[in-house]
Amino acid sequence: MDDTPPSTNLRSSAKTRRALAEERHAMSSSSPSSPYPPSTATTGSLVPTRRNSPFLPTPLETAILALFPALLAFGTLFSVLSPQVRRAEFDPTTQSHAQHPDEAPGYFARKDNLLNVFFVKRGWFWTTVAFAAFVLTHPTFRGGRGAGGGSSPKRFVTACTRWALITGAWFAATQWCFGPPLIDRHFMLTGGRCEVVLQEARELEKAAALDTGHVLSALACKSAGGAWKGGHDISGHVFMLVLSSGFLLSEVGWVYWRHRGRRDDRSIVMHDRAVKGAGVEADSTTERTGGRPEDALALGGKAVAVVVGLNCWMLLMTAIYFHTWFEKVTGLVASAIALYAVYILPRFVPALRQIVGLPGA
Ligand SMILES: CCCCCCCC/C=C\CCCCCCCC(=O)SCCNC(=O)CCNC(=O)[C@H](O)C(C)(C)COP(=O)(O)O
Ligand SMILES: Nc1ncnc2c1ncn2[C@@H]1O[C@H](COP(=O)(O)O)[C@@H](OP(=O)(O)O)[C@H]1O
Repeated sequence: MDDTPPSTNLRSSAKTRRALAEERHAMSSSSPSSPYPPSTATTGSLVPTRRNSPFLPTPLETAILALFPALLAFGTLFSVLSPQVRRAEFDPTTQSHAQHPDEAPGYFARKDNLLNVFFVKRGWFWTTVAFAAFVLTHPTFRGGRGAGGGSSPKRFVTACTRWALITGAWFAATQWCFGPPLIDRHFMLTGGRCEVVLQEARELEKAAALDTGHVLSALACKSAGGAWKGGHDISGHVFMLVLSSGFLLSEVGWVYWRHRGRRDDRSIVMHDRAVKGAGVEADSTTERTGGRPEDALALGGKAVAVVVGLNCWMLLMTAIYFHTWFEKVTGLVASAIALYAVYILPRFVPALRQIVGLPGA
């Protein structure tokens, strides 16, 4: 919501008409299941408005985030229906089809495809590069005051804080979490182990010493020539690709949206439990530049678009050629939990919001 009274915010009748149109839009697009009654408290308008729930993504966010389950569902369905994919044998231990160029059902079914090797396997590096390009080139973060008037240093610091939190989630889930990463711990908790190493150890009569408990990560197991099998193997690719895209879209999306002067319909819970529009906490001179879309995205926003596009393509390839459908769903759920904690939780926990902020606000 635009939280500034129309009399102080809108100077021309054209702008007044636009504000009224936005109010009408707020009425029609708000969630009917919103737990909060219609409110006029923060708009200064006599037109009653309903807010979106602060506990859930806004309708626009939901529509954009629905792209990820849609890609996974489409890819999984495609793999079931495509005769070429069905013909190729699938090895559940390696989570992949035959890898030889003559046998693989497609170039992207091979783990050594260039995008996998240079883009996904270095995925967090590219995510960080795109994010850095965005915060360094977009006017919202530049100088003492952003182009829209917001406090640039604070926006920069909170954006970097959110990057650190999301990076921590990626790191803990896929790289290291005081020992094996969370995905590998979950694999072992669900009965997974490093089988070949165990077998070799038995042969060497060292089974007792080399218990499976000593080979605790997928990486250690594979580099020891073992087979990481038996448990539920949450897809690391799905987790990272969705986490990276959700992070970049949330960061760029709201900045772009507000920079173009569009209505911010996020709701937040205040310290006194009142529910208001996210605009109440934005700097008084909020963005209403109405500039060209290219300017609202800046160079870094275009870099982000490239990374998100490649992420989506590789997510589709993972959906078609790798893992079981359930392992892809758990990868998606794990990334959704991290995104919820960083982007939705602060909307209804004011103390957390003071630290991590809201993108674009
Ligand atoms: C409770 C939290 C405890 C842990 C807290 C740790 C906090 C540490 C925070 C940050 C760590 C610093 C990391 C900075 C990174 C910034 C620059 C980079 O990104 S360099 C790293 C480049 N590496 C990658 O991008 C690797 C990406 N690939 C993967 O993650 C995996 O290959 C995969 C998940 C995509 C697939 O897994 P695989 O097992 O199938 O290969
Ligand atoms: N889109 C994709 N392109 C190529 N390989 C992919 C892929 N998605 C998953 N894989 C591969 O499938 C295996 C399981 O992936 P994950 O658990 O990360 O989802 C990994 O194999 P490796 O670990 O042998 O590299 C990974 O590289």
